[in-house]
Amino acid sequence: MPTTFPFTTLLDHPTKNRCAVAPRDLQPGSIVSLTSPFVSSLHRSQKSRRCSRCFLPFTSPTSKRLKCTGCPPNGSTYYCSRTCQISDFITHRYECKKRGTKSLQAAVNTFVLTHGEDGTNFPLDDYWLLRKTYYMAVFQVKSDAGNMKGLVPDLPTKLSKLSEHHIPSDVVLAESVTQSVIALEKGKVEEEDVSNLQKFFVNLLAKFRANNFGILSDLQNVIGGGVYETGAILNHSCSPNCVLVYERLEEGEEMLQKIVVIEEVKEGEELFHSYVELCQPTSERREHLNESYGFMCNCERCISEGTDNLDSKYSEILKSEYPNVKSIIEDSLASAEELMYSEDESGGTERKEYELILKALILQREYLGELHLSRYKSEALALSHSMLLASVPDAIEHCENVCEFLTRCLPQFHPLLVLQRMTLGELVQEGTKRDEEAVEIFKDVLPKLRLLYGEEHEYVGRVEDNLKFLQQT
Ligand SMILES: C[S@@+](CC[C@H](N)C(=O)[O-])C[C@H]1O[C@@H](n2cnc3c(N)ncnc32)[C@H](O)[C@@H]1O
Repeated sequence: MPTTFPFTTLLDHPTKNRCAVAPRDLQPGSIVSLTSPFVSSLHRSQKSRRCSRCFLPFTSPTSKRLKCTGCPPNGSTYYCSRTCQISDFITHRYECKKRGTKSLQAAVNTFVLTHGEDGTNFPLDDYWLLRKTYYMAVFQVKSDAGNMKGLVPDLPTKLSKLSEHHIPSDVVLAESVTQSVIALEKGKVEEEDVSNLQKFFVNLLAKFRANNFGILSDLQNVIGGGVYETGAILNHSCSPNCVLVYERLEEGEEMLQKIVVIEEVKEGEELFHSYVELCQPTSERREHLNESYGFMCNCERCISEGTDNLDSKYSEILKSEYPNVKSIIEDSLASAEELMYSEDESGGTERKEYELILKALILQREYLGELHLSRYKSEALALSHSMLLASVPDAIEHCENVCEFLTRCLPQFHPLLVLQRMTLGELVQEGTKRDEEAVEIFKDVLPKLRLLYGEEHEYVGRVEDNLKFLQQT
C-alpha cells in the first residue's frame, strides 16, 4: 500500500461548509486518500466486459469469468472470482432474477418509461446505484454487528454527513423509485412506511446529486458510479490541485479511489479536484456546476478567464461568413457519424469517414479559435480515425494538436494529458526518425505516470521499455 498523508477536514467554511486542507507541505504525487466506496455499481455497458464487484476487465472473450445464474440472459452479471461473487451477493440477490424477475422487470420498465433509458435527468445506471444504497442501508440496520461482508459499518450515519443538492423534480423521481421497491418487496412495505420511504429517497437523491463519482478506467472512461466518503469532502476548482484515480487492489473489494496531489501545495491550503470536464468553456463549466451542484464557481480560473477564453472566438474578418461555414461543418460531421453507426457491416467506410471529419476540421481550424471545444473534438476524432487507418503522419499531426489543446486547459499532471502525450511519444517513435523527440516525451511522461498510477502499472512498464529500446539504438 502506498504512503498516504490524510488531509485535515475543516468544518466551518461560511459557504462551502466542509473543506479538505493539506496536513503538511505536499509535492506532486502525494496521496491524500485511498479509500473504498460505501457503494459502487458497474455501468450496464460494461457488464460483460468487467467483473461486477472489483471491475477487473476481462481482457479477452475467453477470459475466465463466473456468470450469475440468477440474472436474466440479457442482463447477466459476471465476476472474476468466487470471492467477488460472494462479496457482491448481499445486494445483488435483490437485483437478479432469483428474486422476482417479473416485479423487478416491471419496476425497471416503469422507470424507463417515465425517465428514459439514459434520461439526462436520471440515467438508469444511477437508478441501480440508488437502489443498491437503499438495500445496503436496510441490511446494515438489520445485521446486528453491521460488519457482514459487503456492508459498511455505520452507513446511515456516514450518509447523513454528505451534503445535499435538492432538485424539485427529484420528488417525482423518488416516487417512482419508491414504487419500484414496493413492487419488488411484494407486499412487505406497510402502507404507513411508504411516505418515509419516499422521503428517504428524496434525501438520498439530493446526496447523490452532490456526491456521486463516476468511476474511471485507466483510460479515463466512465465505467461505473460510486459514493466515496473521503472524496466527498473535497470541494471543486476549475484549476484543481488534486486528481482522482481509481484502482483495483484485490479480489472481492470494490474500486478504490485515490486522491493524488498534482502540484505543490503548502500546509493548510485547501485541496480541490474538478467536478466537471475542464476542457469546456468557462460559461458551460459554471452553468453545469450551478445546475448539478448548486453553486456559482468563483475559482481563480473562472475569474481570470472572465467571460471566456474557450468560447467561440472567430477571427473578426471571418465572423460574418461563419454561419454558412457552420452548416458545412455540421453536415460533414453528421455524415461521418451516420457512416460510423450505419448498419453496413461490411466495413471499409473508415477512409470516407476520415475525409468527412477532415473537411470539417480544416474549416474549423480556419474559422475557430485554437481553444474552441468543437475544433478539439474533431481533432480527437480525426486522431482515432487516422490511427485506425494506420496513417501515422496524420495521427501525429492530430495528436500534437490535441496535446496542445489539453496543455492549455488542463494541469500538467492531469491523466488525460499525460496519456495523450504517451500516445504522441509512441506515434513519433513508430512513424518518424525523430527518436530524440520521442525520448524527451517519454522522459517527461514517465514520472507522471508513476505518480498517478504507481510503479507497477502496465503503462509505466510500457514507457520504460520504449525508453530502453530507444536509448539502446
Ligand atoms: C461533494 S460536496 C463537497 C464537500 C462539501 N463542502 C461538504 O461540506 O460536504 C459538494 C458540495 O460542496 C459545495 N461546493 C463544492 N465546491 C464548491 C465551490 N468551489 N464553491 C462553493 N461551494 C462548493 C457545493 O454545495 C456542492 O454541492
